[in-house]
Amino acid sequence: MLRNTSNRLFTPLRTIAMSGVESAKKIAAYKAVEENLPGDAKVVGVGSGSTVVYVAERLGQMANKNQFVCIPTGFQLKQLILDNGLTLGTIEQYPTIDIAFDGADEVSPGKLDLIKGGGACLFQEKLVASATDNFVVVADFRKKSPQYLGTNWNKGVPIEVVPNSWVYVTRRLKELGAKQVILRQGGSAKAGPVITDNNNFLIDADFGSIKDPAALNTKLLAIVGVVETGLFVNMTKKVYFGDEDGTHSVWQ
Ligand SMILES: O=C[C@H](O)[C@H](O)[C@H](O)COP(=O)(O)O
Repeated sequence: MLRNTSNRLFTPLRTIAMSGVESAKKIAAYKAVEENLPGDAKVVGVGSGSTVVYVAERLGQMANKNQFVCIPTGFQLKQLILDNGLTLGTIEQYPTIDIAFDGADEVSPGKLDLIKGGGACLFQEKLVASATDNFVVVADFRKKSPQYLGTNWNKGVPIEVVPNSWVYVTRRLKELGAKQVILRQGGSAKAGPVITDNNNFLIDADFGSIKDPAALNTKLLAIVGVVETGLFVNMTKKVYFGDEDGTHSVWQ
């Protein structure tokens, strides 16, 4: 153990081995970029979360990195794009995207539907995913659903709402059958509710096991006050999973 100048104990970084989950995220992200980034890509979307950190890292190492602009889905990735020496663009400048990479909270087999928004970034993520025909997801092994969404991710479907609508939306969600509806709180990082990058609130609504995500998504979007939902239906082309043993697998 070493001491830094303030005399605190710390562990040298090199001695901290990457955990199984962390290395799974990295292998998924690296493989997804290496196997999918078109050589002639001009516009690349980059989502949010802890797994896409490695997407930005790998994009920053690619030989053609000066040939494309990156469109972020929020504040976090805007910074990471710059930190990795990549060129930043906006969705207003580039409404057609060649390929986008993003993370997920849960992925269902077959149709590759997703729950997203665990990090409160779902609206801009869905905007970017909608702007491409090449939406590639990167995730660690914990995100594989055995069948239905809502099995492994049991915190509820993240739903972005206009702030003064949250009580009304909560009532409507309960009428639609949500078992639990929570206005997401900032916890120790912020007193009061989480504020999204679009200055909205985030509600987590637990519908249990979701047998028809498309139908549920349609009902949620019909509620006045709902801006977007974390159900990504029929949008995903491929999912790269990093596995615990250091290998990766692809669903498509
Ligand atoms: O709001 C956050 C995003 O939807 C993330 O992509 C999702 O939560 C997955 O994040 P992570 O890669 O950290 O598990």
